[in-house]
Amino acid sequence: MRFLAGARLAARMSSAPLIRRTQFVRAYAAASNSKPPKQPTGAAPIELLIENGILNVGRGKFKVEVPGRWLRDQCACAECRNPETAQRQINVFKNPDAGKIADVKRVSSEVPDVEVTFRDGHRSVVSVQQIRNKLRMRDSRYGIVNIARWRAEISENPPEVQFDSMQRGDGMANLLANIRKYGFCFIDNMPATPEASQALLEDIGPIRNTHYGGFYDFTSDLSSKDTAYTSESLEPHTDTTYFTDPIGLQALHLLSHTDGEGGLSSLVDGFAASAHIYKEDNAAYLTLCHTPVFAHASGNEGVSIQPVHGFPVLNTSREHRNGPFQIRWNNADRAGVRASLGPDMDRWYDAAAKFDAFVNDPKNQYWFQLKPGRMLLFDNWRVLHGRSAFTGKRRMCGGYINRDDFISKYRMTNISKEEIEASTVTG
Ligand SMILES: C[N+](C)(C)CCCC[C@H](N)C(=O)O
Ligand SMILES: O=C(O)CCC(=O)C(=O)O
Repeated sequence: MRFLAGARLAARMSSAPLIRRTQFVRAYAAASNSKPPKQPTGAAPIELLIENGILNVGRGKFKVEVPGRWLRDQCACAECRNPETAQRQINVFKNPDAGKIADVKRVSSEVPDVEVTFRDGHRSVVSVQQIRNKLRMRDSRYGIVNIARWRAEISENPPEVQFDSMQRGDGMANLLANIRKYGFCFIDNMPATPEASQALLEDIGPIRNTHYGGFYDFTSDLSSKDTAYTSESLEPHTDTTYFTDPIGLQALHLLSHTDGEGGLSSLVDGFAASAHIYKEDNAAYLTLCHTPVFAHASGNEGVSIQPVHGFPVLNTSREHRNGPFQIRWNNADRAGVRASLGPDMDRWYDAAAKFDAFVNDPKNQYWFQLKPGRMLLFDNWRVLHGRSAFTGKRRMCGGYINRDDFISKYRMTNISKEEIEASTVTG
């Protein structure tokens, strides 16, 4: 999305008179950055108006005709939407009359809802709420909450839930709400066993299979050709940047560490890094937002994984207004930067150096010692993790869960059924 915006904007700019770079950066940022103008506060209430058989919404310069095909697509009756699977059963493209309005009338003088008759004879009741939902589905669809960005001070009060609450109603909801808000959460006082860890993860969603296998229980034996399977230190990074769809949640549960020391864990809030750069150097922010970067996993025999195309360090979209929805940062796995040699490449390295400086600054790192019985779960699309070197035998287990499975479980445990159903139809 950001590339299209960039290309579209560049095309528009190409016919425009020469403008100063700062104007371009501001214009580009305004056109595509993560802070489009906010909706006018106290906007006029939404009204459905019927004029000459046409359904309009809004008044004056805000008045627009509601498209028939969009309206029919919203119909959630048993004929238009399979009540068992919630899947659409009509096709307004194959059956044009299904998407053409033949008549519109008020349901009654008491309610603002209208009844629409389509050319194929189908009748739907359209509520103002449905139109209102269109304007606000973004948040519940993506499970957007007020993100709490943090730095090293999070160590004073890290988010955690008690394992025994997971067996009660609100435990899972609190766990996932914490991860949505902070990007990570501990589950404390749990059995220090792979079985209990795997069962908890499977309560959230299916464990993702990768070239490392599914549920993982590993130590420093290079059983998989990745530095995680050594006792070396690991700088803050996100995992699986080489996948088109990086893993969403990652779990780390230390089962034992004997005859040695070290192996401390670190976390960094990638959203805090992004906000810092956005504020300090908008040009660097934009460079990190629209320079494609490749990554690879090539250690294991017979495996060389790279994503469908390069993805930037900061992945943004106009739907996510408070900054990137995904951070990709792994200095060890980076495969190539899609910038032309010369000033553009230098510009990327200058911008990446700012990101690297932030994530490696102790003021921004939360360091702690994982312990048996206290599992860490974090959002790999936001939070970077690392490790100090260690000696001795250290056994770690955990698993990966897809992003969409994580958000699905978050929504199912934190958002109302009505809200979820509405977001499957409109928006
Ligand atoms: C599977 N397990 C979590 C044990 C190790 C995965 C290694 C991940 C790799 N360093 C990356 O950054 O993608
Ligand atoms: O061993 C650790 O503490 C973390 C290893 C790691 O970064 C990973 O498994 O992705």
